[in-house]
Amino acid sequence: MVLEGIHLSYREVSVLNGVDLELRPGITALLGVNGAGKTTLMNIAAGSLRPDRGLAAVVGQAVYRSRSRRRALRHVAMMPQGSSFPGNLTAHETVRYIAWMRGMPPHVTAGAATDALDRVGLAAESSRKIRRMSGGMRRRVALAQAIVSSPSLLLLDEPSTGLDPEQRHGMVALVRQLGGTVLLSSHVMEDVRDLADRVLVLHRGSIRFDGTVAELERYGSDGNNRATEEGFLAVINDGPR
Ligand SMILES: Nc1ncnc2c1ncn2[C@@H]1O[C@H](COP(=O)(O)OP(=O)(O)OP(=O)(O)O)[C@@H](O)[C@H]1O
Repeated sequence: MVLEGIHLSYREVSVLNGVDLELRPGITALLGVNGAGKTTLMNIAAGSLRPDRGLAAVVGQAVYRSRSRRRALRHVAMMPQGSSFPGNLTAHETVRYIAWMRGMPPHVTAGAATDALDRVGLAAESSRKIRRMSGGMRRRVALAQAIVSSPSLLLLDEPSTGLDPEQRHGMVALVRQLGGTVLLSSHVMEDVRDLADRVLVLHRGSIRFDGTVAELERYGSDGNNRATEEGFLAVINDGPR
């Protein structure tokens, strides 16, 4: 995916102010303080929020041009921060419905939903109703609905939020196995260290850092390695305000 010159304001408040970014295969972590605009950027990449200016394109298809939008959206899926699925549907019905919504042919949706639930470790729970599932299980259903259409770009918005340490560990293991191009936002530095091939820091409307975890840990420290969090803080306290 390519994002070029992305600008977005909510009313008069500017949130993204010229984001340029190319996402490549592997796991890219998106960091930023609360309110930095991570979810906003992900929604733009996912096709659900049109930027005021700029280009978002996946596999060469512009997401916000009517001619290419449908083709582009076939390649992108998002696991949102808080997914509220209808409680009366089973996990399988939920994932199957979303597969159909994404334009998958009806005869393949059932099998695709079964596979996706299997990949997230919910094969045995696929006929359980959502309202009878724990928070951790619901997060896995949210991941299953994102991967069901085999997107080339997967957007994961704080996938481990609200999970206990064991469930977080399970989520990290799942994300590691996904393959393709993954953009993951997180406040959990352990997730970033465990998963990210590349780290981006979004601050005051643009990307202020683009490098590896090791490079972030060395940022502004004369070559000494520090905690990931310290590198992150050095980036956001650096440069033009
Ligand atoms: N629909 C909206 N209308 C007005 N302002 C909004 C809207 N959505 C988000 N904002 C504001 O835009 C800014 C960026 O929000 P966003 O949710 O993208 O940040 P974030 O980096 O994902 O934050 P967090 O880490 O807390 O999830 C925030 O100041 C937020 O209050």
